[in-house]
Amino acid sequence: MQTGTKGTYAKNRAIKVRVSNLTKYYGDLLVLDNINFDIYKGELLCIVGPTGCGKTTFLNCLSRFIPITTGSIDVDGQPADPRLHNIAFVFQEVSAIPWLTVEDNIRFGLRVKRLPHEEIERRTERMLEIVGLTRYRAYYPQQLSASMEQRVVIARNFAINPDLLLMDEPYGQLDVKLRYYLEDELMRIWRELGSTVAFITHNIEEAVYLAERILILSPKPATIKEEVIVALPHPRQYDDPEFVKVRDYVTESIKWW
Ligand SMILES: Nc1ncnc2c1ncn2[C@@H]1O[C@H](COP(=O)(O)OP(=O)(O)OP(=O)(O)O)[C@@H](O)[C@H]1O
Repeated sequence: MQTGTKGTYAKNRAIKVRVSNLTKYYGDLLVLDNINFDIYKGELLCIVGPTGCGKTTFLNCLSRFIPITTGSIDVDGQPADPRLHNIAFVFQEVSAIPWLTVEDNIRFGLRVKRLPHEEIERRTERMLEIVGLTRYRAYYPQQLSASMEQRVVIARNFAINPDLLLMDEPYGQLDVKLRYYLEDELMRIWRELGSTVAFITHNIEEAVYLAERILILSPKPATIKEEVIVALPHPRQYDDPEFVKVRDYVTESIKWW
């Protein structure tokens, strides 16, 4: 299914990440089976699939946290390398660094990258503003609400201008109201900064709400079963018949594989 055509979608978009023939075994267990796809620069891509199909393994391979068995992952035409590329990762149970203030949490990754002092300060100020935490810059995470802490984590990750921001069910454990709020927040920051984001979720509604494109993985060993381009305008409405159509299509696609 496509709510837009791939030709139109891909036109004039640079390829940021190219995954070629990606295969991953844990011992004898084949988890990822010859996966091929591109992520375009500035794209918000969601990845969905049945439980246990290999979604986290897939992100861990992309981040180079774990070695791949065969295949290649290129960023901007060069083999992905943590020393060359900024690949940021937001896990499910995200938390800010408890012993650092809000502003030092944001500075943290910039300091690791050894950016010049002025650049660190410029980016920190900008991110504080973007996530609306300037007033709370000197607070520690335990003094913040859950949603504010999530915003610190988002700010910390976007601050390094990641080549690729990988998000693994970041809002999976949160109540619905907070999730909706943070999804809107993510959309806003993503649009403002033009970052490239790959977002894994179990929640198909969340994928249709956020994604420009959805990759649907098959059960283990995972292959890419299908890609769905979601050409619905923003802000998206959960009860819009077109939204429901895409959501139901993706749900069926996962269920009947
Ligand atoms: N380090 C590991 N060693 C051996 N097997 C592993 C390892 N990590 C994951 N697996 C296996 O690989 C398969 C895929 O796991 P993975 O966590 O990537 O799937 P997932 O789609 O993210 O799961 P979920 O839907 O539960 O989030 C599972 O069968 C899991 O048991």
